[in-house]
Amino acid sequence: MSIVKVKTEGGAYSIHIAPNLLQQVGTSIPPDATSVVLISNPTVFGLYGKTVLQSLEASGKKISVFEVPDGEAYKTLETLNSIYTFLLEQRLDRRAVIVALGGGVIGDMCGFAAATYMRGIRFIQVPTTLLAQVDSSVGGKTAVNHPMGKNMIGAFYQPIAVDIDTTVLGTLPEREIAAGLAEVIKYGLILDAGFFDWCEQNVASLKALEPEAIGYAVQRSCELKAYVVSEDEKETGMRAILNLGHTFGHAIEAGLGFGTWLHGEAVGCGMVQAAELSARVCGFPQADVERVRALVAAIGCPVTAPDLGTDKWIELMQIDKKAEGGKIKFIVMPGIGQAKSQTVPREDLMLVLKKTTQKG
Ligand SMILES: NC(=O)c1ccc[n+]([C@@H]2O[C@H](COP(=O)([O-])OP(=O)(O)OC[C@H]3O[C@@H](n4cnc5c(N)ncnc54)[C@H](O)[C@@H]3O)[C@@H](O)[C@H]2O)c1
Ligand SMILES: O=C(O)C(=O)C[C@@H](O)[C@H](O)[C@H](O)COP(=O)(O)O
Ligand SMILES: [Zn+2]
Repeated sequence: MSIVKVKTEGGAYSIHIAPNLLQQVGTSIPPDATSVVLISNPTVFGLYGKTVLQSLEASGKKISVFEVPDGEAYKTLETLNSIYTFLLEQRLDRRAVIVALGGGVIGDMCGFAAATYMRGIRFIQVPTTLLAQVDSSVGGKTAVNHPMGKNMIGAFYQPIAVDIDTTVLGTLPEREIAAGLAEVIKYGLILDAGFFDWCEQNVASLKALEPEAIGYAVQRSCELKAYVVSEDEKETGMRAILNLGHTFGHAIEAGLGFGTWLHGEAVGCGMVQAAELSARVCGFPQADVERVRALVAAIGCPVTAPDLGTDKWIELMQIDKKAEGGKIKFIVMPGIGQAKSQTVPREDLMLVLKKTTQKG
């Protein structure tokens, strides 16, 4: 098993990474827990619920299960409220522990439920998508969407453990693998040029989920994310680089309706747009823009953005959480492996939108 440590003011915890780890999730339940609530969706619970339940039962705690509907369209305050109602009906107290079994939607929503139920109970992330294993389960960003914008209602709230079973990736649809790989590439682009090169060289093995390649990608991604969030838990500075491609990507998700494009697909395309913007505002070489475009296409994510209309693009990007005083901030790259946050001239943004969106 590989272990990656996260150390923040909000909590220190370990990320455990290993094949077949679902069978050991019960060992992450703290001895003083009064009960455990397993939250999942019908897709994931149908595949892995039994294994996780067996492992949790070994902890000797009272276990209850709650399923929420599957999909980004259900990452809402309404679904969150159904979780609160379940927790209250079960009479769960402050020493109850939530286990979030699923992708980023389940993890983000359970994290926010844990952050707010009785002002905070403990939770464990058991991420089952590639995207959740390399990104959303780590670092404590928890949230639900608002119709006006992505992840607008949430909190920074750290899990007490992250248990990653890489075997479960075997049942993921191809499109979800591509979406997860987009966030993997992101780490290379913002922090580690050597890792970006490695992703280029191993793209076929990654797409095929070859155990050695995917295991390394999960571990390296977790190491890089753990480093960033341990430096800047609440995004007062450096953590913003994890948002590369997200100002564009979140606008695509909200603009088309949550769930139309997968989050990772929107981020993949958004990183191509961010690369084009970087070429205009901070000297990112055009040859590297083409490397980003080629790799995003190679993993199977879109590289051309939908035409939302300029006014809609701007309106949606202005609501981004990085915006200050109505000014949109973008994560841009002076080079592969380097990233920073800055405002950009409107004419550069317009030219990038023109170049990267589908012509009606
Ligand atoms: N908190 C963060 O730091 C952070 C980071 C990145 C993304 N996110 C959020 O994560 C969400 C996207 O997460 P996601 O890509 O995991 O999507 P998701 O949670 O919707 O999961 C994708 C699909 O895969 C299914 N699934 C999950 N595990 C499976 C498995 N092993 N086999 C077969 N099917 C499986 C799910 O039921 C779902 O239908 C977005 O809401 C995004 O905003 C959060
Ligand atoms: O952990 C972070 O910080 C990230 O930005 C990771 C992103 O991949 C993730 O999609 C995050 O939820 C976006 O954050 P938001 O603050 O823009 O909602
Ligand atoms: Zn993301």
